[in-house]
Amino acid sequence: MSKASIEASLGAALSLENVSVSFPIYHGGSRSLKKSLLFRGSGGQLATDANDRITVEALRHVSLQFEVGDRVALIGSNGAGKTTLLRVMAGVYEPVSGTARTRGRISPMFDISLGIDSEISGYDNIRLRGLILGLSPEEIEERMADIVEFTELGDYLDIPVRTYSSGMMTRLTFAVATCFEPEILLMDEWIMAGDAAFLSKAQHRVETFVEKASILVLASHSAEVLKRWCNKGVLMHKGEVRFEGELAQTLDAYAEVTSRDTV
Ligand SMILES: Nc1ncnc2c1ncn2[C@@H]1O[C@H](COP(=O)(O)OP(=O)(O)OP(=O)(O)O)[C@@H](O)[C@H]1O
Repeated sequence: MSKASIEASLGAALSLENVSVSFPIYHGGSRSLKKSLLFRGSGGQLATDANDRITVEALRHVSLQFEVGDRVALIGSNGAGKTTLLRVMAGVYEPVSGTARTRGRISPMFDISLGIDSEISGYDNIRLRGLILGLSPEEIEERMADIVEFTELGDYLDIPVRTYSSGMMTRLTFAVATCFEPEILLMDEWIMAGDAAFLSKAQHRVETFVEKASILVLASHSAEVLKRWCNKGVLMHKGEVRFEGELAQTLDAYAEVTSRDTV
C-alpha cells in the first residue's frame, strides 16, 4: 500500500503538541520604554527573548487533537490567538516550539487574498490558486467552468484583478477557494463578507463545502454562526487554551472570561 493510500484509509486528523508561537516586536532602544511595555503588556503576553527583544507570545503550550467529524469553534477575545492558531494549522507559521501535524488535504479559507496576484488576470489567479491548493492543471481546467459561472465576472476575468472592486474580489476568491473538497477546512469570519445577494448565493455553496469536509475549524466572534456550524469548542485566552469541550459549555466559559475581564 502506498503512503498516500494508507493516509487516505486512516482519515483526516489534526494534532498540535505543546505549540508555542511568538513574534519579536521591538529591539534595542530605551530600557524604560521596554519596561513600561512589559508592565502594561497584553495580560502577560509580552515577554523578552534570549536576545533581549520584546516578543508577543501569541500561542503558549497549545495541545489539541481533532479527528473526523469534529466541527470545532475557535472562540476568544481580540488577540486571544485564534488567527495565529489557524495559521499554524495551515502550515503558514512554524511553531517556535512544539509540533503541528496534519493528515488530509487542507483548505485555508482565511487570509485568502494573500494568495491573489493583483497584476495577473482573474483566470490566471484561478489557476495559480488551484496549483497552491494542490490541484493538477487538468483538475483546475475541469473546474474552471463552474468557477467562472459562480463568479459572474464575465469578461472581467480576462483583466488584472487590481481593477476589481472589493465585492468582485470576494466573488473570485470565494469561488476559487470552494472549488474543491478539502478534508480539513480552516475558516474565519471572512466568509461573512460580501454583498447580500452574493451571500445568499454563497450560502448553499458553503453548506455543501462544509458538510463534505471531515474536520472543520471555524474562528468567529458570533455565537449564532458557531452554533450553526460547530459541535465542539476551544476557548483561547491570551494565547492559551482555557477550555475545550461541548460548544455550549465553551460559550459559557467564554461569557465567564469576558465578564471577569470587564469587571
Ligand atoms: N505578525 C505579528 N506580529 C506581531 N504580533 C502579532 C502578529 N500576529 C499576531 N500578533 C499578536 O499575537 C496575538 C494573537 O493574535 P491573533 O491575531 O492570533 O488573535 P485573534 O484571536 O485572531 O484576534 P482577533 O479576534 O482580533 O482577530 C496578539 O497579541 C497579536 O497582537
